[in-house]
Amino acid sequence: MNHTAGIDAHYDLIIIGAGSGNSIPTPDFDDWSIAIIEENKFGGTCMNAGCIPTKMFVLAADTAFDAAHASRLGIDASFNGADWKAITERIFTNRIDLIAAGGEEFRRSEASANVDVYDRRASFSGPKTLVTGQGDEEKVISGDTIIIAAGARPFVPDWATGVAFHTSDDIMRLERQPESLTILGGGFIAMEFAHIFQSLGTHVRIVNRSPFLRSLDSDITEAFNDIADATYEVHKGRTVVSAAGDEHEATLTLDDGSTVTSEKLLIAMGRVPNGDRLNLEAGGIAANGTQVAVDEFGRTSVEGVWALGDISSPFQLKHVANAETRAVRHNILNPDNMVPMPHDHVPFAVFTHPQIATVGMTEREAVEAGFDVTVKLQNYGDVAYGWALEDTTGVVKLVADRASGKLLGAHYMGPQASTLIQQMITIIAYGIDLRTVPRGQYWIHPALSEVTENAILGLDLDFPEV
Ligand SMILES: Cc1cc2nc3c(=O)[nH]c(=O)nc-3n(C[C@H](O)[C@H](O)[C@H](O)COP(=O)(O)OP(=O)(O)OC[C@H]3O[C@@H](n4cnc5c(N)ncnc54)[C@H](O)[C@@H]3O)c2cc1C
Ligand SMILES: NC(=O)c1ccc[n+]([C@@H]2O[C@H](COP(=O)([O-])OP(=O)(O)OC[C@H]3O[C@@H](n4cnc5c(N)ncnc54)[C@H](O)[C@@H]3O)[C@@H](O)[C@H]2O)c1
Repeated sequence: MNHTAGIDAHYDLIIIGAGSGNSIPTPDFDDWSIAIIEENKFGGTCMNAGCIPTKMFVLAADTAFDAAHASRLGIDASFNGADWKAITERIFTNRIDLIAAGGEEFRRSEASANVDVYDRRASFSGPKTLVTGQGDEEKVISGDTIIIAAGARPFVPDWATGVAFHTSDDIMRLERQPESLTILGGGFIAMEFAHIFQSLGTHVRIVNRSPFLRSLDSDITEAFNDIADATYEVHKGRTVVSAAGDEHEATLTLDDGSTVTSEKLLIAMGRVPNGDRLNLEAGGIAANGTQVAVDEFGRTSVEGVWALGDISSPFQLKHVANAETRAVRHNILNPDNMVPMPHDHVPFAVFTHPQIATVGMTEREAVEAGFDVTVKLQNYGDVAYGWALEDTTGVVKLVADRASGKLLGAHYMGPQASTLIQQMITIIAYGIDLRTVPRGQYWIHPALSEVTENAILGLDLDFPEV
C-alpha cells in the first residue's frame, strides 16, 4: 500500500456497503488489497431488515391465517395468538443476527487477509478519497477502484416530527407485538407488513392516498384492493396533515379532518437512495437527486468509481442488486468486454395475502407500446388444484402479442404466485413462442401449474391440437 500525505491507507479496491457489495470479493480478487466499509450490519437491508426477515415473518403469518381459516376445509383448528418473542428469537437471535455477525467475522479474519474492514460511515473528501474510520479512530483512505453499494433508507415525511414512528428498519424488532398498528403507504412494504401483523392478531389500519399496489396491471390492482379493503381497516384516498403521540399511542390527522389512532405507527412510503449521505460532490461524482448516476455498465462520472444496487438502480430489488453485482464485478475484471446492467424482464413478487407476482408489461403498457394484444384472465378456481385449494380469488393474467405469439406480460395473484411465475419468466426471457408451449411439454396433473397452461390456451393464438 502507498501512503500519501493525509491518506492513512491506499487500496486497490474500496467497497462502500456490505450488503450486495460484500459479494464482490470472489477469489479473482485475492491479490487485490481491499477495504470494505460498513457502518451497520454485514448483509445489508435484505438480510437484516428486508427480504429475509419479512419472509420469515410471512411464514408465521401464513400459518396463523391458515389456522384461522381451517374450518372451511372441515378442520377443527383455530388461531389462538402469536408468541412474538418466540417468532423474533427464531428469526433474529437464532438466524439473521448470527449470519450477519458471521459475515463480518469472516471479512475480519485471516481467511480474508487482503481485506480491511472499516465500520464508520464513509463520505468522499476528495477524488477517489474517503473519510471513514475504525472504532473511535477516523481514517482517510483512497482507492484505485471504488464501488458504491450503499443502498437506500426509508423515506420519512416532514410531518413525522412530534410522533413516535417505526419503519421497516425497526418494526420487526419491537419488544412486543402491538395490539394495533397504523401503516402509512400502499406499496410492497405496507402490504407485506399489513398481512404479517393482521394475521398475527394485530388490528391493522392503513392510510394511503391511492389504491394499494397501484403500479400493477389494473385487473390485479383492482382484485387485490377488493380483498385488502375487506381485510383491513382502510383509509384510502387520504393524506396525513399532522401526527402526534408517543410509543404508547400515535394519532394521525388526515386531510378530511378525521383521525386514526393506533398503538404503533409504521411509515412505509418508499425508500430513498443514500447518495445524499456520501458527499458525492467532493468525489466529483454526478448524481440524480439522491441516486448515484451510472451508465449502462455501472460506471459513475468518475473513472474507476462504480455503483450498484438500490443507490443507483432503477429497481430496488435484491435479485437486481445481485445481478448488478455480478455485472460490475465482471466489468471491473474485463474492461475490454463489459456487459450492460441486466435490466430486461425484471420480475418481482409481493409476499402479502394473496401473494402477487409479475413480469413484463401490464396490458395498458403493451397497448401503449403499439402491440396487437391478446389477453387472458384465468381463475385459479377453474383448474383442478384451484378446486382442491377451494380458491375463489386467485387469478392469472397473461398479455401476449397476437402477431408473434410472444408473451409480453404475466401477472399472478394467489397461492404460490412467486413460484408459478418462474415458468413465465423463462418464456419471456428466452422469447419462446407461446403457441409452442402448451402442447410442447407435459403439465403435471393436477398441479397448480395447470392454471398457467389454461391461461396460455385461453389466449387468442393458433395452437396445434396435439
Ligand atoms: C422490508 C423490506 C423487504 C424487502 N423485501 C424484498 C424482497 O422480498 N425481494 C426483493 O427482491 N427485495 C426486497 N427488498 C429490497 C432489498 O432489500 C434491496 O433491494 C436490497 O437489499 C438492496 O441491496 P443493496 O446492496 O443495494 O443495499 P443494502 O442491502 O441496503 O446495503 C447497503 C449497505 O451500505 C451501508 N451503508 C450505507 N451508507 C453507508 C456509508 N456512507 N458508509 C458505510 N456504509 C454505508 C448500509 O448500512 C447497508 O448495510 C426489501 C426491502 C425492504 C426494506
Ligand atoms: N417483495 C419485494 O420484492 C419487496 C418487498 C418490500 C420492499 N421492496 C422494495 O422496496 C421498495 C420500497 O417499498 P415501499 O413499500 O416503501 O415503497 P413503494 O414505492 O412500493 O410504495 C410507497 C407507497 O407510499 C405512498 N407514498 C409515497 N409518497 C407519499 C406521499 N408523499 N404521500 C402519501 N403517500 C405517499 C405511495 O403511494 C405508495 O403507496 C419497493 O419499491 C421495492 O422495490 C420489495
